[in-house]
Amino acid sequence: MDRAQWDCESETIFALSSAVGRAGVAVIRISGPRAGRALAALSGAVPEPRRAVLRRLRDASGALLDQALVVWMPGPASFTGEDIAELHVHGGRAVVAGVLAALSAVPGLRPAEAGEFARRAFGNGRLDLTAVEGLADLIDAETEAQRRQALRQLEGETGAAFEALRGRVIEALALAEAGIDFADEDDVPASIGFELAGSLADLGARLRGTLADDRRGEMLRAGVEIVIAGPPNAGKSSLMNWLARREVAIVSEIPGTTRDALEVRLELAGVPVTVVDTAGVRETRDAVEAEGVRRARARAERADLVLWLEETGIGDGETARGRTVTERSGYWRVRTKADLAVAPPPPGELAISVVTGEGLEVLLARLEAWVAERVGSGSDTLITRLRHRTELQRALEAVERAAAADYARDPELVAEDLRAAATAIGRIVGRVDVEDVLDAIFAGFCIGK
Ligand SMILES: Nc1nc2c(ncn2[C@@H]2O[C@H](COP(=O)(O)OP(=O)(O)OP(=O)(O)O)[C@@H](O)[C@H]2O)c(=O)[nH]1
Ligand SMILES: [K+]
Ligand SMILES: [Mg+2]
Repeated sequence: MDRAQWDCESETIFALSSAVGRAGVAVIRISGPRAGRALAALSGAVPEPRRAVLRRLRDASGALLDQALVVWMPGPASFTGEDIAELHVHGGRAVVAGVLAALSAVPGLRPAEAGEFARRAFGNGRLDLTAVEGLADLIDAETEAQRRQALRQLEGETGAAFEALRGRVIEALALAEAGIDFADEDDVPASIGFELAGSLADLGARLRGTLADDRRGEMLRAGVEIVIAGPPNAGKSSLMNWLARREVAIVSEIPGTTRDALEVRLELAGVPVTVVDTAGVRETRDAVEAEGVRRARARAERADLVLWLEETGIGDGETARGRTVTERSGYWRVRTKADLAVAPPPPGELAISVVTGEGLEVLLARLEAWVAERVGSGSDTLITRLRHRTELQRALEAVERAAAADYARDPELVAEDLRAAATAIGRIVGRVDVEDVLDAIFAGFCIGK
């Protein structure tokens, strides 16, 4: 047993696991071999496992700290795999501070570092790495679809799917290794090569299929950005306010009103969406407005979807459009001030009016459909992070190399590539040498998680 492991197992950690600040209840968690002793020190005795009991908590001098609900969850069937005690105390700052101070005074206990509970859960095999990521995502989830995706990952569904892919690589590897025994004396039997080729083709198709997800899982985690852009006075801020259902942006008849990019967060189709209102795009000598225009262009270039607004019947849009973002898949032209229009909008273009309400619900419904189509519901993609994608891409490249190699002559090379593929997928779930990614993952947690 190495030292780090020994330290980890010998130390008992504690932290406030609920949010910091006043609350009805605050949850303090203790994990490690001395959790039971600490619980007894504060509450008098260790209660029956997994049963909430009401206890008086006292410090070492016997002074009363609080009345609390305490729960004893001995390992290994606990969140961290270690002995855990939970104290559900009244959520006042002084109560929490007093209980944490009393725990600090118990010999062998120390405050937990950020993500340390989750790290122990991983170290003790209670959660694989994708489940740990799911836990972090669940804590951060703001919307329905994000919650669904995070929970799928926390519950192990994602990890199991990656494991299944890895299992197929290992089957192919076993097949490839079977041929190595023949290679010295004889030709490798054609039947092995034939079966292997089939299995590699199938594996390649599965990996390619998993990778061809339009980054939906990553988009759901990060959210989608929709930028409202267009010439001055097109009605961009008016639409922004309607979408936000409040007066986020100043609306006026003066062109060049909006300078800074303004953001609101919405939930569309269960996905977090940031809508950005930008400065009207035009040539200007005003240095501040020019900076606003520069920012507007930059935001539009990065956006997942640009709503390019122009007044109905004014211009054909071509010149203004040429000055801003290149037309691409996420680029819709919307005609504004439909109530003032003397002629209908060009065919296929949506016309809206914030005065009469015309077209607004249609636009919103289209946005919702676009988000649903582009990002999905959080229940169909495996990859939720660049880390997953990079490793899966590596696995695919190794499988493709294996498929292209001359197996009958070089079975060792094929086996080598398949081992690399298995390692790459193993890194996703944390089966193999992941020390380098662990710090990055657990650093994303707060203390008490
Ligand atoms: N009649 C009518 N007026 C509108 C409509 N939408 C906006 N306006 C008016 O058009 C003017 C400009 O609206 P804004 O929302 O400030 O336009 P903007 O595109 O944000 O303008 P800048 O920030 O200056 O680029 C204001 O006087 C609005 O009241 C509409 O649908 N119908
Ligand atoms: K304006
Ligand atoms: Mg504006």
